Amino acid sequence: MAMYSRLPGSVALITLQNPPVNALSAAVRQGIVDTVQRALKDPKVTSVVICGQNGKFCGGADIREFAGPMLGPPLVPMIHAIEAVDKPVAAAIEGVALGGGLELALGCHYRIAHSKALLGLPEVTLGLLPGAGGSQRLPRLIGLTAALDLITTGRHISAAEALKLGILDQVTDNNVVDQAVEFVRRVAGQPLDSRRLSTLPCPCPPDVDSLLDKAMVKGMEKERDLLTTLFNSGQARALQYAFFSQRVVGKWSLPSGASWDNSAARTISKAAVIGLGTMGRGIVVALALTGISVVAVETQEKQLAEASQAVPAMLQREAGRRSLATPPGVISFSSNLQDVSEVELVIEAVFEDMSLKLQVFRHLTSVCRPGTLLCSNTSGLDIDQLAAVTQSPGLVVGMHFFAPAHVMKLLEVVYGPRSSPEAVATAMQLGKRMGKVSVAVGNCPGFVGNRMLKPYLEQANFLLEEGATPQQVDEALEEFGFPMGVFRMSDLSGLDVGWRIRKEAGLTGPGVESTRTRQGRRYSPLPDQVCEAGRLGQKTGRGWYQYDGPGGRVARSDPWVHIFLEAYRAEHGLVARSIAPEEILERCLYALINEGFNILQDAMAAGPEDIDAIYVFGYGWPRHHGGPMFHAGQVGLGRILERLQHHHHNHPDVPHLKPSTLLRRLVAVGSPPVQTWREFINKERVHSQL
Ligand SMILES: CCCCCCC[C@H](O)CC(=O)SCCNC(=O)CCNC(=O)[C@H](O)C(C)(C)COP(=O)([O-])OP(=O)([O-])OC[C@H]1O[C@@H](n2cnc3c(N)ncnc32)[C@H](O)[C@@H]1OP(=O)([O-])[O-]
Ligand SMILES: NC(=O)c1ccc[n+]([C@@H]2O[C@H](COP(=O)([O-])OP(=O)(O)OC[C@H]3O[C@@H](n4cnc5c(N)ncnc54)[C@H](O)[C@@H]3O)[C@@H](O)[C@H]2O)c1
Repeated sequence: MAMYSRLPGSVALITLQNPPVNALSAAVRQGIVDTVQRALKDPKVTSVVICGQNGKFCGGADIREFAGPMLGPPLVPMIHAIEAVDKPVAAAIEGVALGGGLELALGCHYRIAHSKALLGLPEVTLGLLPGAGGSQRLPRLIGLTAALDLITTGRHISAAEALKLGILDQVTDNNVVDQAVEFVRRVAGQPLDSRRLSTLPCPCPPDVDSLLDKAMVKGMEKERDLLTTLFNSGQARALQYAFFSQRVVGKWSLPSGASWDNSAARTISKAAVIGLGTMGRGIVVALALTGISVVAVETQEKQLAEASQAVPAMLQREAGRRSLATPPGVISFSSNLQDVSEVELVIEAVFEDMSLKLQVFRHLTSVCRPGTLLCSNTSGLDIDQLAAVTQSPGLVVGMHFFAPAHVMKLLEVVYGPRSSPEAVATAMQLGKRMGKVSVAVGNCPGFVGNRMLKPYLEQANFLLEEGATPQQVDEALEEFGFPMGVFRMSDLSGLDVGWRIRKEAGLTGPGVESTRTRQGRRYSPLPDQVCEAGRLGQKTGRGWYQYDGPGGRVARSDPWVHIFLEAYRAEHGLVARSIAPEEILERCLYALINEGFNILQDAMAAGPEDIDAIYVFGYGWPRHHGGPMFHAGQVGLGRILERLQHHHHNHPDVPHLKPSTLLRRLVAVGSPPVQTWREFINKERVHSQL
């Protein structure tokens, strides 16, 4: 909607009304068309101001409408009509003018903004382009170079930068609507031709020849054609889905009925971190950057000394990079667990060893004040077992960060059967304060992210046994869009991490079963043998690849690996075959997706958006493929089911390839869109179909 009012005197004020960001929905566009007409017809009106209610000018086109047919007046002629009005029209910009919001402002003759406003054309981040004249009016206003920068990066700029670039006519610290009204009163009656951006020539650098001028003449048509192509592309759909899934996960709910809107969070101002290794250090920095005071505890003298040098330097670097609004919290270092007695929340980040963690939790529950939240950064151990040794099991949750913890956006908040809604709400809110995408997940081995990673890694190893090389597997995955293939990634993280977990699980070394079978299932000892050869990845300069030396970053193919693989296959009577990239992708990705369906079935994630946000923000899943579950929908659930059946038939000793019941049920009801799965799963559960 848009509200019309005539201010005392001769100015018409049009206020966009569509909370929370006044997106240009069909109703808003209709409102603008009607009110602009009214202002045009009213002889008493000499000038017009357009603003947005609740301190936000406009967040752009209504992204929710992109999924269906476009109804209501189209945006492009609406903005053209505003530009053509023969009374001065000014945009009064508060909060945001993004995408279509900025395009609307560019159709106005003048733009006045509050000093705190943000402007930009972020369409590229949604797989689109500024298709309501933005790609045409902006270069005509500020020149090609500056416009291309804003359009291709999609970055948001401050009002000060926009003023400098020439996008704005005035910036104010006062009431922006009052300023805009005063402005249009002043300019009423002045000629408007030079203010109609679409009619102006583009200021081009001298080296741009006449070709470009011709291209600019055809620009409006070209923009429309390109946008139509983009609109119908899978990538745009995926990026728009990713935008919403990031927001959906904030509205968490637990099977108990507790949810974001009925559970109160505590505000934390003093926290502690136990264990200052790779993760602990990053977590201390992430907390301090939020203004929280941190007690950082480490028992190893050498580690403590190193951390007390490294952490302040990391904090300073990161604070400088982010130009912080809040000053960082104070960090105190200690080797004594007793020093955490006054904090409100503790995050444990000691080695991934259950007996050690139990010991730490027993100690914490005796040292901390009653009511202190006790959290663990475990990558997949049982949160409930940790809760069981404390005095208040309800106050125990997992806070699973990703390395490096002060940089990576993902946080899995793991609730056990006894975790209280307050504990979950507090951890989720704390994650948000740290700028993380926090996702609430259930307590099962590996939680959501690492549980799905297991079948993915397993398939990659099996492919090596069957004839692929690490490069072939990585190239297929990188071609799909992962920043790094699975073997390059494993070398970076350190191969000993998984090795230690497999050793603890009793999977490595000689057993009663054959080397390639464990617990009745196919098992690949390849990664164990690589570790036994002293090859732990980048840190030792050798792993699945070779590097220039320990800590080297550039992966090169290693003849040792090829000889090793050949010898391994010969020893086990395996005949290498040529494996196509399609099979690599199907085996790795569909096994991972299948586990995602099992997770939804087990209610360990509330919906597909939760899984997809975890993979996009924590595991490098390409954003333009939306996430594993969204991707499954795009490939077609029937096709995923058929390929899993095919691979399971060929590998009956690999249970992860057996299609999940939920996948079968979804295919049986006609493969509904991903946005409806949550509801479907709940219904199936009520009727005990899952
Ligand atoms: C031929 C056809 C012609 C077509 C022409 C194309 C025109 C144009 O070029 C295309 C566009 O404008 S593309 C668009 C270009 N614009 C953009 O890309 C801007 C995208 N938006 C943002 O970057 C951020 O939301 C803001 C910075 C605006 C606010 O940040 P914040 O204060 O942290 O708040 P928050 O938590 O982020 O959001 C709060 C709520 O608002 C919701 N919502 C927000 N924008 C929406 C939208 N446009 N729509 C719908 N909803 C939108 C959001 O989902 C959430 O809803 P919930 O139900 O409460 O969960
Ligand atoms: N490294 C990763 O990528 C990653 C990612 C997510 C989660 N995690 C999890 O985070 C935890 C820590 O992993 P990490 O990689 O930082 O390990 P790390 O080996 O780098 O650090 C562990 C630190 O804990 C210290 N420590 C051991 N016992 C202690 C005690 N009783 N009190 C205080 N300090 C003690 C050790 O001295 C060491 O400095 C593990 O549970 C791990 O599974 C790791």
